[in-house]
Amino acid sequence: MVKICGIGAGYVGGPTMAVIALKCPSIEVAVVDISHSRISAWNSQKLPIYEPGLEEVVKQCRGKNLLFSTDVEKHVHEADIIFVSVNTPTKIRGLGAGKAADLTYWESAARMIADVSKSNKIVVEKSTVPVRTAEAIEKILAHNSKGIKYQILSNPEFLSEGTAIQDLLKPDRVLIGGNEEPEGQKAILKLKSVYANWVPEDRIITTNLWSAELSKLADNAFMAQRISSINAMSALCEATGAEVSQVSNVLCKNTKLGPKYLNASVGFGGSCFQKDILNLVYICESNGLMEVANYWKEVIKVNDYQKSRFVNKVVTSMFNTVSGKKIAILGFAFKKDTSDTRKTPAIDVCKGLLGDNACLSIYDPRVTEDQIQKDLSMDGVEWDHPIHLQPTSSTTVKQVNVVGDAYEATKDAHGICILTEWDEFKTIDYQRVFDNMQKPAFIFDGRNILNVDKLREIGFIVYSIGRPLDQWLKNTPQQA
Ligand SMILES: NC(=O)c1ccc[n+]([C@@H]2O[C@H](COP(=O)([O-])OP(=O)(O)OC[C@H]3O[C@@H](n4cnc5c(N)ncnc54)[C@H](O)[C@@H]3O)[C@@H](O)[C@H]2O)c1
Ligand SMILES: O=c1ccn([C@@H]2O[C@H](COP(=O)(O)OP(=O)(O)O[C@H]3O[C@H](CO)[C@@H](O)[C@H](O)[C@H]3O)[C@@H](O)[C@H]2O)c(=O)[nH]1
Repeated sequence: MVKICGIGAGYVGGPTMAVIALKCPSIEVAVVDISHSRISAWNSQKLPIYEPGLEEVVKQCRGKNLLFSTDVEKHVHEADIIFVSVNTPTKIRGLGAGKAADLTYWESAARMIADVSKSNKIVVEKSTVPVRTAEAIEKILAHNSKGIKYQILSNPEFLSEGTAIQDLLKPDRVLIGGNEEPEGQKAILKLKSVYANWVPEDRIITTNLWSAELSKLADNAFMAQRISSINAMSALCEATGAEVSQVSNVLCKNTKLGPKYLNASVGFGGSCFQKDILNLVYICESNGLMEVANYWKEVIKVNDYQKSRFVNKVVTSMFNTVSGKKIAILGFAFKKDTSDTRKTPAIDVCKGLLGDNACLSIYDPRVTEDQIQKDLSMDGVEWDHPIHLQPTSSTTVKQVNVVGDAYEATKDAHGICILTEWDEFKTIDYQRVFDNMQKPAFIFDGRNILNVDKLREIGFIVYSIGRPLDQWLKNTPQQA
């Protein structure tokens, strides 16, 4: 029986390994992590991450061919194929700080694999890594090999949070990069045979190692670039009276462009886009390609601009100050259907409003009060490091109140900011909300999910990204 060990039981490792176990009943899958709290949550009724459909998959396989354990060394030792899905955050200090990927966790996983292995292994890079990481990993393994042979494959993950299970069950592509020697090709075939249990062969792309590693960074950079492009257009729409959803609809229908990643928003968030673009920028700079680096940097600059533009719009609309005013924040996660807040635009928007002394009443259907307080009370913390290494905070932000539903959040508020596109925000009784708010009542839709005409009929002053401005907003100074 083939044995697989997945190192790292996070947003990627947990769902990915669970789906492999589901689709390959003859393979034993062990998911291991250094975080005891994460592993005990995977073994409990309340999984450590929220993903639609995940619970069903885990319940079906756990205790059969899927197990979660902190006994990292035992399961690595027993495995034929080892998937490494550990954190690769942006470095926060030292050479390349603020841009380069921090490979500390990857390196320690590789050293541990070398320490405990007694048979040949295929080591699979699932984490997103800088191009040519496989070379470094190979050196670590080879120098400690005791005669054991390792084949390194790059098999980057393309799942999106919120749709992870669907993405894994029906991937548009699976990418496997390996070295071009016969042993490398044999390893590619072995991994391909795992995916072939449920993925049609024509969706499995094989490349050399460096193309696979770079394709993952390019993939994220291209998606983020489209969002920054439409967000840049949204500013121009507001200035000219064009409507960004109409513009993006025209672009979507262009078969040369395709329909996705053209929704204007308050900015992209999530643990991947910014980190991976910074990583790409660093690789370009290291190769002396300054023009290419500068091109990709602009994608992040426009994203930062979009978030600060939003904050400016809120403050300037509300008589140039939100000091002491209650602002309801609906949605804190970086997108709907996830509890993840890593790099969510809500952090920057909330901090911007707090900077102007607002009182925030925050509601998100999936994010805990503790997480929101941590995100807002601690500066410069990189949440993308393993959970047990993250600092704990005993302070809370006094001007932040986290509440249990949208009606409570908006009661007596002067303004509402929609920061995540949760479906439930579309069906709120906005007349009831309006009746219970201070007047004039403002609503700032950072996700373009609301019916602007209906809200205006009710009496709201509405700002919706990239849409024609209310007379009220037209008369406020444009500081963006
Ligand atoms: N989150 C996503 O949607 C997504 C999608 C595709 C790729 N990725 C990439 O996958 C990687 C993991 O991302 P994630 O979101 O799952 O992170 P995560 O923080 O949710 O999970 C990583 C896990 O690895 C564990 N870990 C770290 N070092 C370890 C070690 N030496 N031994 C055992 N366990 C260790 C941590 O405790 C943590 O639980 C990153 O490189 C990321 O860029 C993420
Ligand atoms: O038209 C759009 C599409 C997305 N977003 C925002 O962009 C961010 C990222 O969204 P999404 O790509 O759906 O989620 P992620 O889970 O971050 O997934 C991305 O990052 C993963 C980690 O590398 C990759 O595996 C996925 O392919 C890639 O889509 C979120 O804040 C979204 O709200 C927009 O603002 N407009």
